Amino acid sequence: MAKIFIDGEHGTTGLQIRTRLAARRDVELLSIPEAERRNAAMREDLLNSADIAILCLPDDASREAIGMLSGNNHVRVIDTSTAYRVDPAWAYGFAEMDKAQAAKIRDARFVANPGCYPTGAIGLIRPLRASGIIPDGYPVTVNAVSGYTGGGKQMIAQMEDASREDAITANHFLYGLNLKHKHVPEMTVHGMLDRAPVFSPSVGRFPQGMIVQVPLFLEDLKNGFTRESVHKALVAHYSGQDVVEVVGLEEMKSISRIDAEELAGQDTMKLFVFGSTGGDHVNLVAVLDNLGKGASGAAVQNMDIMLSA
Ligand SMILES: NC(=O)C1=CN([C@@H]2O[C@H](COP(=O)(O)OP(=O)(O)OC[C@H]3O[C@@H](n4cnc5c(N)ncnc54)[C@H](OP(=O)(O)O)[C@@H]3O)[C@@H](O)[C@H]2O)C=CC1
Ligand SMILES: CC(=O)N[C@@H](CCC(=O)OP(=O)(O)O)C(=O)O
Repeated sequence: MAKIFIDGEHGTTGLQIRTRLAARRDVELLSIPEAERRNAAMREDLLNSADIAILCLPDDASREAIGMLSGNNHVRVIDTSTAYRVDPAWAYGFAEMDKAQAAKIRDARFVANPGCYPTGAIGLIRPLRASGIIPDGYPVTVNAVSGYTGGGKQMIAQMEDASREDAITANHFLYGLNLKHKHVPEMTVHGMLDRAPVFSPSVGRFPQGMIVQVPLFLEDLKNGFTRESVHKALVAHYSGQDVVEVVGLEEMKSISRIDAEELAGQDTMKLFVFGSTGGDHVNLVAVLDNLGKGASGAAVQNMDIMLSA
């Protein structure tokens, strides 16, 4: 039975991974008491006792955990932080982004779990870059709204406890206003973009869920591409798996609103190509749970792929 240690198991992402693994009989969970969660000696011991360590920590603490494994050559790692997502020594843990990616994850020792927003953005952009439909130099924009659990324990407290000095009272707010959000490098590299996208994130007063939008001008894509052919390319890319669904054009006709919470509690992602037949523009839309396919669900999926080796 594989031994799994979730470093950060009492935080938002860690807790959701623990819940997903609690009923499983094929893995043994190594656990640290909540009061000892920052006890470095205990963490080091547990990290080195695991077959797979899942790091659910801030970036600095993730790097520290990797340091604790420096004398060890067998513990495999899934890191949910931003620390290693563009590090070429790490496999990027988005199995559906490329036909070869699941095998890379399966065989890797170090897997960087994708960010929540990049999962939506890369899911929409990469297939269209890989096939040349989005040409070099195209100015991509990514606009998104996340549930507030995306900000971890601190933002959850700020959104839920109005008596705090730092309580957030807004129902929906934009942030990342300097356009230097930590997810931009990851979207650029794994989205195969030659220009960094303009990324504008926001948070809404709901705990879990996410919408990521990438609008495109059809006349600036590879010649002759229409809403129908862009949709067909995404359908072809995502054939043969059941985690990422490209919603059918027929079904989209009856949709007049998109609910950011539609996939809350689920580990799948839905992609849409909105617009009209013969129109000049399309709006690519991804819907996911920031803590599902955007974090904890993806980490468990990656763990399963690694255990299938
Ligand atoms: N929330 C989300 O939707 C997503 C989160 N992620 C990533 O997952 C990681 C964890 O985020 P999240 O779960 O939201 O954050 P939380 O703040 O909810 O949880 C982090 C946990 O790590 C613990 N921790 C912090 N520093 C240390 C340390 N030095 N040593 C040991 N434990 C430590 C915290 O303990 P304490 O309570 O003492 O602070 C807390 O239990 C982050 O890197 C984040 O970017 C990725 C995708 C989505
Ligand atoms: C709403 C919110 O604050 N979201 C976080 C992103 C989610 C997260 O922390 O996860 P990553 O590891 O994927 O960065 C942020 O914008 O920093």
